[in-house]
Amino acid sequence: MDHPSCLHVGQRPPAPDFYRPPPSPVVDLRATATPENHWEQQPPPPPPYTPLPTLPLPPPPPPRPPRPPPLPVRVNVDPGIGALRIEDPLRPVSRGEDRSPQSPYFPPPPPPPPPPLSHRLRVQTSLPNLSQYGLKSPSLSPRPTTPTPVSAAATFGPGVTPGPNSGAESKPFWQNALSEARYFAGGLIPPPTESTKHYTILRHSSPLIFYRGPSTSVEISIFSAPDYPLPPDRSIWLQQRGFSGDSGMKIKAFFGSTDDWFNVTPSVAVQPDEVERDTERGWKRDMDKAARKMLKDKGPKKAHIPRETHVVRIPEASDDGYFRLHLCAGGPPDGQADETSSSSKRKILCSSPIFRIASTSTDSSKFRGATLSTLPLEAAAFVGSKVILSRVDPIIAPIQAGYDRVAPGMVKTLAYEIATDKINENAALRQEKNSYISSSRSSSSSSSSCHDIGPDSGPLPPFPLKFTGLVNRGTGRSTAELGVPTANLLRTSPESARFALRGVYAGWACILPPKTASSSPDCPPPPSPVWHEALISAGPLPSSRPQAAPEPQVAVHLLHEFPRGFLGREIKVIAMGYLRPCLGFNAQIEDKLVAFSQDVHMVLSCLSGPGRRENWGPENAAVLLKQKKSERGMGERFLDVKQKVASKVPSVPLHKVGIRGFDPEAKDRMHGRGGYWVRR
Ligand SMILES: Cc1cc2nc3c(=O)[nH]c(=O)nc-3n(C[C@H](O)[C@H](O)[C@H](O)COP(=O)(O)O)c2cc1C
Ligand SMILES: Nc1ncnc2c1ncn2[C@@H]1O[C@H](COP(=O)(O)OP(=O)(O)O)[C@@H](O)[C@H]1O
Repeated sequence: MDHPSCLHVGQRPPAPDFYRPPPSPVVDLRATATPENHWEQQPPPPPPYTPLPTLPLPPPPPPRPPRPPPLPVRVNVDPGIGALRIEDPLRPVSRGEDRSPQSPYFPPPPPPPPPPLSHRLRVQTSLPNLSQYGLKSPSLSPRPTTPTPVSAAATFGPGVTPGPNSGAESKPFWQNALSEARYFAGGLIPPPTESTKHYTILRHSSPLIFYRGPSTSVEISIFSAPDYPLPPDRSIWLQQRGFSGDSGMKIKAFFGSTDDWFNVTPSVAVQPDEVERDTERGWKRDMDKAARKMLKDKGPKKAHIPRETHVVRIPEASDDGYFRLHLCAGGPPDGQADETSSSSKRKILCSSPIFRIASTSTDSSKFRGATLSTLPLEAAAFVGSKVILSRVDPIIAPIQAGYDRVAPGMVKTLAYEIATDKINENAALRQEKNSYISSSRSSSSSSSSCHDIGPDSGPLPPFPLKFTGLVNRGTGRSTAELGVPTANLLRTSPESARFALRGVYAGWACILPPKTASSSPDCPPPPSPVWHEALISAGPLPSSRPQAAPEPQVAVHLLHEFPRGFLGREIKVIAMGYLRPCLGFNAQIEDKLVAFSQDVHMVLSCLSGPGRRENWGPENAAVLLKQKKSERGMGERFLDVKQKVASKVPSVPLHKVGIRGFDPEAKDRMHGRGGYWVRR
């Protein structure tokens, strides 16, 4: 179909370098580069390899650094209340404490024990700049889990190892902003253990858990007194605080429930050695620390010993908000219709520390269950979502409106200022990075980030670039690590495409019908291929060793949920604009996830968003390609995707970027309770 004579990539002089992003001294995405990072055009001087967050245990702590100033937080509230500050929040007993030698963020918990949450606020008059307190960026702690498809949620909080590249100055803005959000959240949280006389629940996850679709989960370990092993009928129930309204109805409908508690007890038991090693190690360390802390405490909990660890899946229908888990005994057996309605028969043995689920699609429910003491958590959630959503104007507007409605001038003031400063800074960086595009575009620059890849009037030369390729089997790493399957093209037509492109691009892709299907005269013509928004990464095979002439490959992620794979099929790809250079092969998984989230937002808003679809859609790309007279028969292969795009919106895997999709109940039915547990 594509003859070399209609090469769009190879045809256009100047040769390949033209397509490549110019080396940019300002693009900080390279902060995580490693010596193996040969994706980039000009690899930075190799920084030391970033070890996995939980490996190895840190050396014995040197004398603790002086305590940093407390985190002041200005939150504009009702005039009657005034501005508030969270004073010296209690740090959790978690992985974070191990890092105190490396990080001043986790000072020893202040004796004596903290006052109740409601007393931790006092008046503060100035707006903090978190960076001024030397807050660096603790790396996000990826905790992938192997035994079940339900992996740990992307959590943001303390208890993570700052990598060698985690200095605030060397991180791109959004990493700093998210880190600050995490720190913010971590600073507020109550202790991650809650105890009763005979039981203790330790929460491993951060208090702020970003929604990640069906994999959203929280990790806890249960301890109990030696004479009180967990009863065989123990069960774990989820309770949402301030739970009401629509989402309340939805979740109740799903669980057939009449009360506000939902059985989320994981049914799958796994052995400790089945759990991903680093995850298990992190849990162990948390448990050891919790046990040590309990030993120091007075009262019966000093004798509590670990019994079980649970990875509890949070049902999609539960929406955003504040949650806690309850360990219960008794009640009707699992699966019985009245199980949720007879809470009176259940005995609560212990409740978990509270946690917050936050998605990037927010509304007033976000504040449901929030108390004054948890407002900084709201601010953190807001920063997180704001940072991620900053690229999606159509989405951000209603969110902003939602905030204005429910929290006029409250959390917003603080979070917005932090977020927008950083975002503006990023816009500048991105603009500079893409100078090859900005230089050729009209002088009327807009603040819209979509203009970073090109103006509303359509892609700028050399885009669009079209190529096809056969889908080969990949390493599976992309799916395993990020949950992002990619169609790997070891060969492309024109061949020059995979050599010319370098970095991550926004574009369109479609799966072509099998050749055999169209060759038979008896068969009806195959349906026209459907274009999907796509992210295209191109560069040397990341797993190959650095070499003088590395073999490049193209990997394409189509923004569509396919019922089955399409290995061996031919796909057609149109690159519409350059997004970013590739992160280093060994970049932190969370960094890759955040970058990927931004890519998804960019491609959705810049190619299909309001005011863009017409000129950035595949139809116009076809026209442009035709105009270049470098395309034969392309036009007839294009179908009117307008309707399809509109109707496929729900199938875009938005949960990957923390946006709640449609029909959560159906997803819950599909995934069931999920989760798993480990006996100790
Ligand atoms: C949208 C997108 C972004 C990517 N970004 C990076 C990146 O920043 N750094 C990198 O080393 N690889 C990146 N890749 C390539 C993947 O990490 C991976 O090498 C490729 O998808 C092949 O997957 P496989 O090894 O699982 O077969 C990206 C791929 C896609 C589709
Ligand atoms: N949205 C999608 N985008 C790209 N490939 C997909 C998508 N959905 C399913 N696939 C299939 O998944 C395959 C890649 O899966 P896998 O081998 O696990 O990925 P990877 O090697 O990229 O980690 C692709 O070859 C394709 O057949």
